[in-house]
Amino acid sequence: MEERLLNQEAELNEQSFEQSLRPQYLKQYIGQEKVKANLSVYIEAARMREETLDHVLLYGPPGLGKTTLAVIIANEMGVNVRTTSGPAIERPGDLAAILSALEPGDVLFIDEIHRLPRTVEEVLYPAMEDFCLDIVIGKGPTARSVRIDLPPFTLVGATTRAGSLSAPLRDRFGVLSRLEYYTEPQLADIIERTAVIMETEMDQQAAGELARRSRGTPRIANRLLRRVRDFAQVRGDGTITRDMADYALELMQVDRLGLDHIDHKLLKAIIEKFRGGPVGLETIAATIGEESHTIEDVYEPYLLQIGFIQRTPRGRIVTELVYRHFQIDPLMEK
Ligand SMILES: Nc1ncnc2c1ncn2[C@@H]1O[C@H](COP(=O)(O)OP(=O)(O)OP(=O)(O)O)[C@@H](O)[C@H]1O
Ligand SMILES: [Mg+2]
Repeated sequence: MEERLLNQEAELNEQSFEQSLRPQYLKQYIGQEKVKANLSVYIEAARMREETLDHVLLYGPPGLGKTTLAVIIANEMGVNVRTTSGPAIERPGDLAAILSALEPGDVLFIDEIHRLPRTVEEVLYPAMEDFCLDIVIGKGPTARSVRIDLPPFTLVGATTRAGSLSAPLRDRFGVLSRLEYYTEPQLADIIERTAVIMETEMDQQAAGELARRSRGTPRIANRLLRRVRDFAQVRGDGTITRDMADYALELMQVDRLGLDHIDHKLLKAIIEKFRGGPVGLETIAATIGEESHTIEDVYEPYLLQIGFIQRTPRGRIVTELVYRHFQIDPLMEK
């Protein structure tokens, strides 16, 4: 899918588009009912006690609304949010500067928190626990450690890989929320909401079709909608009908389950080159020319979710469902 060949300009465009679609409050945030119900209680309780909210860890596959939720948490608490990411904080001093600039009660959002350098992570522990920083000043025998008090704050961390988080860091979050893939009706609601914001006419059936092919992911749903809208404008009268959606999705090589050409390449490689597996992640990555961590974080979670691949101790295998999806006879291939 062309999403994966985006150039930088397109990516910036996409970011501002996403920004404009982000719901601002919990009641506009569709789905994730359990997460929302719990968070709203914790937020209300913290507000009643006039305390800061406990630290929150949001985890789950890309595009399910972690960044959106982090901003919503700040809005619901009525505080500012300061956004950064794990790889952007290179040295302990960078984190110290960010933390000491916070106002009392602020939300600090650290995206990709599993990618924080270890040395930075260690500065974060006392900051999360006791709202203080221990800083070493000077070097060698004259070095001394000073303690700096910080304003109380709420850390919201987001990660696509909860498993890569160190135990001491994970244990310092009071709230752990796992985001799930969205159901088709929820995605259809999100698509309809986006169409209203974009002032685009759309049939209900078209929304359903887009929802079915969005891999449970709001980001993909919104992206497909935007592309289909282009087709409707240029090849039709601007209205997104079911036929127009089908036509555009076909041209975009998004199949009826929402799988795109990279998903196809990955699944077919396992079938054709490795007799359906088991095959190791690194080998698959080398075969199809993708990074192994991209496969693991972006492509694989949904394929696991729909039961197309399984992880075994000896590597990945494709299931019967894949042969059926591609109408391949498993006996012929093996
Ligand atoms: N529950 C929701 N209701 C409505 N729109 C949503 C919802 N969740 C996400 N979106 C939309 O999907 C897009 C992607 O969401 P977001 O950027 O928050 O995902 P993310 O989990 O932070 O992804 P990543 O892991 O890649 O950082 C946003 O434009 C947002 O508007
Ligand atoms: Mg994000």
